[in-house]
Amino acid sequence: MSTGSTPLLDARGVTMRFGGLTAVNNVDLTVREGEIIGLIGPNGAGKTTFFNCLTGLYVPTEGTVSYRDRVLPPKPHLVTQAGIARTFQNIRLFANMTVLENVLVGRHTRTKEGLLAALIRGPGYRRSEADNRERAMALLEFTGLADKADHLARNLPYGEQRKLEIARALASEPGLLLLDEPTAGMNPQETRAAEELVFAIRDRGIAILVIEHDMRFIFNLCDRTAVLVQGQKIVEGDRETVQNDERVITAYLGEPLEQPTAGQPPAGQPTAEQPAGAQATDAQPTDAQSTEPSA
Ligand SMILES: Nc1ncnc2c1ncn2[C@@H]1O[C@H](COP(=O)(O)OP(=O)(O)OP(=O)(O)O)[C@@H](O)[C@H]1O
Repeated sequence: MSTGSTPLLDARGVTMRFGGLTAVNNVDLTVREGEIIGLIGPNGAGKTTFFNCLTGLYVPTEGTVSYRDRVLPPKPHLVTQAGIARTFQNIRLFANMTVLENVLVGRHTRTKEGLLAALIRGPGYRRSEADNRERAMALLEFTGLADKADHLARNLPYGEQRKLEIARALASEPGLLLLDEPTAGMNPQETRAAEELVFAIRDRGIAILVIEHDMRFIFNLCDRTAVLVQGQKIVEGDRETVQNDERVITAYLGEPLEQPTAGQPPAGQPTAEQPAGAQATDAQPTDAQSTEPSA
């Protein structure tokens, strides 16, 4: 699919300081319609902090984030409403709700009916509820989870919990989806399936910005990849540009960027046996909550 030239996301000079620590330093990044963009860097490079700045969880110390030419207010629900959805490095699902209910929660930014309508349950409300269920079921079909619609989220295997997070993010009808380590803890087969899913999402006209440690995943998928090191973007470009850049090689201490076994996280990353955030939690999942560091 050809990539468009219209900028969707435009981050300019984004800087985030925590006391004396500059976690993100003057980062520019543009994502255009139809693009899949990778964001890589060693542990602690500032990738998740940058995502948190883009999605309003953090108010950047400096810089602006625009979506479709409008500067976004740093409020998560307004960012979601504008058209940016995200998943988290550590899975955040409603563990004791069903798979379908989790996706329905993701639709709330696109639902107009308020509390009163819900209490009265008039025909308008019932129509809207039926429409929401239909859309949620369509997303479960799309992500391959339809036959688990009535299962509790907590009972899904790990790879399917990650898919459910994506389905829930898609429920807000985003134009841009941010994925934070979507394959962490997945086995190679699940990782390949995740690649297919990302392509399928892009084919629906949704641009993607993805943080990932699995370089094969990144280079298979991404039109461009930006590399963060100690909060700074040191290079951005296609596979060849990134792989041949001396600064990137140095940042990774000479480790090959291509990993020997597809889907295997590098040392220090969660494994399939001990995935980080493998359990769905009762934590509020998306924009209403947490400003906690996710590293
Ligand atoms: N809320 C916070 N308060 C203080 N320091 C923070 C906070 N959030 C992140 N940091 C620090 O900012 C730096 C960047 O962390 P961040 O989690 O963004 O890195 P990352 O590239 O996503 O790492 P990883 O690949 O390990 O997830 C780290 O030094 C981290 O300790």
